[in-house]
Amino acid sequence: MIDSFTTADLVDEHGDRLRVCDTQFRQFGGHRSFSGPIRTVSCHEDNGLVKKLLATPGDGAVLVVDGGGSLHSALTGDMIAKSAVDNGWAGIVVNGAVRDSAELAGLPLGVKALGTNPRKSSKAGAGAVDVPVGFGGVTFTPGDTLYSDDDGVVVLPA
Ligand SMILES: O=C([O-])CC(=O)C(=O)O
Repeated sequence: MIDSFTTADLVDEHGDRLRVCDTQFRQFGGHRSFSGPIRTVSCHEDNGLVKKLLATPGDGAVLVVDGGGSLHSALTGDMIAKSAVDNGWAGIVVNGAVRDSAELAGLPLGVKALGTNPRKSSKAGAGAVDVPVGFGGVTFTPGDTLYSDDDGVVVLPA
């Protein structure tokens, strides 16, 4: 799906009601513009929960993964991202690293992350699903709507 919004127009339209994330993400996915209701995973160098959740129906949601900003290991790669596409997720925003960036660029999915690391994460499944997570001055609460494009990431409260 190609979305017709721009985050700049949303800021102008909604003013202070819209939360604007200060984190400077890089674009990795084939969809540079994406939006959807927020789901979340909070984890640290362990992507067991990310892999499990993205293998379930996404119904157009955006998964916000708060990896605490760690760039030590990748929380998503091409296999997990393909699973997200197959299950109808709109995108992934990772406060952390991804890998397989060349493949991610060809997938019909939004993928934003801080950077890359070819090292894989552990898969113990430690962390939490659908809890509020925060970075870049924004709290990402499940059920709020996230919009992302080349200018940034913004959240409209439910
Ligand atoms: O399995 C992982 O940890 C990440 C990965 O490489 C993939 O999704 O292909």
